[in-house]
Amino acid sequence: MLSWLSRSSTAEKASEQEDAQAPEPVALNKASVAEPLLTVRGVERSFDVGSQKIRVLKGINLNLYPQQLVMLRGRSGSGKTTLMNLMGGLDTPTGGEIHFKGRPFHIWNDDKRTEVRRQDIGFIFQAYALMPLLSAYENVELSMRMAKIHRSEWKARVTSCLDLVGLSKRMHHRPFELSGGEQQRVAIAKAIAHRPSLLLADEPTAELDSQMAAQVMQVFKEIVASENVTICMTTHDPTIMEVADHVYEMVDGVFVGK
Ligand SMILES: Nc1ncnc2c1ncn2[C@@H]1O[C@H](COP(=O)(O)OP(=O)(O)OP(=O)(O)O)[C@@H](O)[C@H]1O
Repeated sequence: MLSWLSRSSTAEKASEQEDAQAPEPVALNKASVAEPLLTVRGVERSFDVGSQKIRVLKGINLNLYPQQLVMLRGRSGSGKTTLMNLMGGLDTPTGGEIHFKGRPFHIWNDDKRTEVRRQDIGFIFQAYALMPLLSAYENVELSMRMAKIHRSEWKARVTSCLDLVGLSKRMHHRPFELSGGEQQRVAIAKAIAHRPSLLLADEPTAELDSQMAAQVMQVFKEIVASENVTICMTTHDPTIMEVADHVYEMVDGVFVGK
């Protein structure tokens, strides 16, 4: 168990009581009830390749609750990225339903999903997806511009996001002047700058050594609490999985285990 993290979010309690088949509200404690942020019901995704149909997702059920850190694990090719793309509205399922804050992503067109995505979802990838000629500050600022946030809010928010990821002293450095872990932390600042409710991270620590990966996970734990965000990430690293509120294991397009 990693001693630098403690598992204490309210969402953890939600996770313990979660019934993957039922999207109904889950009682956290006597005082509060959490609605799922995102529900995935019976989701399937197939691809036509030549004359063949490849069934990648074969009936996925999942709930994400506010302020949760959820992980997807599974062998290469099991369908994790395909599912993340669907949850983030980058793609639509061939069967089943996906609701993000009550919005039916599975039937909405690309324009409507893109609008929600820009406002309320952040993405982090294995390769940091930073603009190489822009400083850390300018990279984060760019995402606020994309989300159409008023210019008057940029400076304070960019500064506070870079502070949150521990990079206030490096904000004028360009990506090549930063370590891999620092670049990934800029990518996190960039992904949360527009205050999304959901952050989707595909193998965010895969390129990092264990110390840098630990720093990234520390930042994730902090922003789940302080930014009121839910993080869903994929990983192969069993050490990292120990800090998740919930781990879903995918085998060949279905979830197995508890
Ligand atoms: N657009 C596509 N057309 C055809 N097949 C696809 C497409 N996208 C994904 N696949 C197939 O779906 C399967 C699952 O891919 P996916 O990227 O979701 O797996 P993964 O679990 O994320 O793997 P990894 O851990 O290597 O990233 C793979 O066999 C892949 O080739």
